[in-house]
This record gives sequence, C-alpha cells and structure tokens, in this order.
Amino acid sequence: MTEHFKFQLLKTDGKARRGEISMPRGTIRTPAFMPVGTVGTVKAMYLDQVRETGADIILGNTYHLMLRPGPERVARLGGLHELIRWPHPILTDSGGFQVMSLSGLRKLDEKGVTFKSHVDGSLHHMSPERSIEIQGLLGSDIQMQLDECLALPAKPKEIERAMELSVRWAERCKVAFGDQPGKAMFGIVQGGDNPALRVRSAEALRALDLKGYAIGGLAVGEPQHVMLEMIETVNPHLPTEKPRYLMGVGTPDDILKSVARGIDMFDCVMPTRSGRHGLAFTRRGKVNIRNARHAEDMRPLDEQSSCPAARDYSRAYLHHLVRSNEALGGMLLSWNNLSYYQDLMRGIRKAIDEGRFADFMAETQEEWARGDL
Ligand SMILES: Nc1ccc2nc(N)nc(O)c2c1
Repeated sequence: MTEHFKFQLLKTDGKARRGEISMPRGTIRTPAFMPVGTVGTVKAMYLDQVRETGADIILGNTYHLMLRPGPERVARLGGLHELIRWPHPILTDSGGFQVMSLSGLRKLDEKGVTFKSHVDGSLHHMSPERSIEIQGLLGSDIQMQLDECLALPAKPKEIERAMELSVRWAERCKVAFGDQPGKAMFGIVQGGDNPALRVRSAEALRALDLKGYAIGGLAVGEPQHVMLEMIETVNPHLPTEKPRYLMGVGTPDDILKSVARGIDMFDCVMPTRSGRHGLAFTRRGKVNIRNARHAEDMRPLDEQSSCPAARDYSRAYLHHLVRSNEALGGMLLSWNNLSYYQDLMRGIRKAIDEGRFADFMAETQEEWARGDL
C-alpha cells in the first residue's frame, strides 16, 4: 500500500509502454481502459461487475456531478467512492469538455466558463480553481485541469488562443491543487490538428512538472490518421516517466494504434453507449445484434469468453431483448463490451510484457477482419 502517486514504466516494446500507477486506493495496470461513470454510475452496470471485467479505475464527470447531486452534497455523503461503493481509483474530467459539448455555454473568458445547466437551465460559473475544488470535494484520485477543447476544424488563430488559455489554466489548476501526495492533477495538451501548436502546448505543460499528461482536443470527429499524427507529434515532447492519457478514445482499433504510439490510458463511452444501442464488440469484430440475421442464431457472442453475457446467452435472445427495447438487452451488451475491452487491454499488456506487441496487434486486427463466423 502506498500513500503516494507513483508511475513505474515496467517495459517498452517499440513505442508501446507497459506500466503501473500505484495510488492509495489501488494500482492501475497500464495500458489501461477506464470505463466511463459520468453521473456516478457506469450505465447499466453494477460496479462489482465493472470490477470483475478487470477495470482498475473508472471515470466520473465534474460537469454532471456538480449539477446533480452537487459537490458539497457528495462531500457530506462521504465522497464519491463511498456514495457509489467503488473503493478503487477514480479519475474525474474537469468539466471543460462537457460544458462545451452539453451545456448552453454563455461565456468563456480568462476567469473561466459561464454556462446554463442542460438539466434545469440554471446558470453556473466554473473557474479553474472551482473545477479543482469540486474534484477535491468529490474525492477524486486523478483530477484533470480545466481546459478549452475546440471542435475541429478550427482556424489556427483560434486553436492558438484556446491552447494558450488552457496552459494558463493548467498553471492555475496546479496552484489550486497544491500538494496532495496520494492524488494527482494531470495537464491536458491542446493545439487542435496543428503540430506546431501541439508541441508548444506539450512543452509548456512539461515545464509545469505535472504528475501526468493527457492529450485532449482529439476524438472530436477528426479522421483517425489526424488523431494518430497528433499523438506522434506530442509524445516525444512528454516526459517518458509520466503517464500519458488519450481522452475520449476509442474504438478497439484506435486503442491498438495509440498504444503502438506510446499511450498509457484511455476512456471512452463507446463500449457502454453502443452496447445500449445493440452493438456488441467481440474478438471477431463488431456484431450489430439488431440485425435480423441474429433472430434465430442460438450461438453466444463468444463461447470462449469468461463473461457470462458473452458466453451464456444466445444471439437470438439478445436480438429479441434489443428489438423489444428491454433493459436487459443494454445491460448484457454493456457487460459483454466492457469485458471485451478489458480482455483487449489484458492482451495488450501481456504482449508488451512478452515483447510481441506488433504480432499481437496484427493478429488481433486479422481476427476482427475475418469477421463474425
Ligand atoms: N475527446 C475528449 C474527451 C474528453 C475531454 N476532456 C477534456 N477536459 N478535454 C478534452 O480535450 C477532451 C477531449
């Protein structure tokens, strides 16, 4: 048990990295996938199941939790870990991205953001300092700086303005966070699809000597090759001994290609949100269970899986549940998908340990391409 936040780089294989983050609430094996628990729940899942799939850490959202149930109330209820019964590490996003994408953004200036709640239209202000204060009240283990994430495409001048603001906000978040040994505050590299601005952002944040670095402003609709080019641009400018977290990513293919370029941590709503809409991720690629061809297919999604949702239920039944819009359909597919994502991460970590990540990546992509037999 440690009272500090410590990242250990255990092995590299090409640019792929195998590591471990040890924190008071537990150890995070990297490369890691973090299921998204936006409003204090990984939708349609019991957190015991989430843990069983192999998750070491989940993600919460400052924006949603500050609107409901409210940070001071969560603190009065013993903090987020107590409230949701997840005793392991939690990373919280800072709210910047969600304000831009969900709320009625009213104003963004040096001080912070002013926005209308998407829940009840109430007006809220959030400064970098308040975002860190909220994440502290929630009891978050890894806190993200407040940043401005621009939608792409955007003009270089606009990208530069937002990137420079985010660096200034990172400085303010570092001061507000202070010195909390068992916790960490990560900076977020911005700069859009502009390599020069990406490098300036990474270098400026590196100078702040933070405990970890996220790459933000991606997975916002840009082509995969742009995302990969930005990762290739940024990573050489980040310290090798600190974790690298690619925010909002992604599909299994995105994850493989990003691990190959040196990313350690991922989060994405893909497995849970698409599971609720009838999409199953398997070793043999994606299966849209709504498709009529599954109506009388008695096979499970994957007879070799350790996950009951993948191994014990027929596609015919899953098809029926999803077509009938039954809650159990989304529950079973979310369980299958999170289990597949964690199996993929386990396979990635093992392949890096054994120095065969390139082969693992090729074999995995070939099996997806062979399709669902
Ligand atoms: N694609 C994403 C997802 C989440 C993000 N969160 C923050 N704070 N900043 C970004 O740029 C993000 C990008």
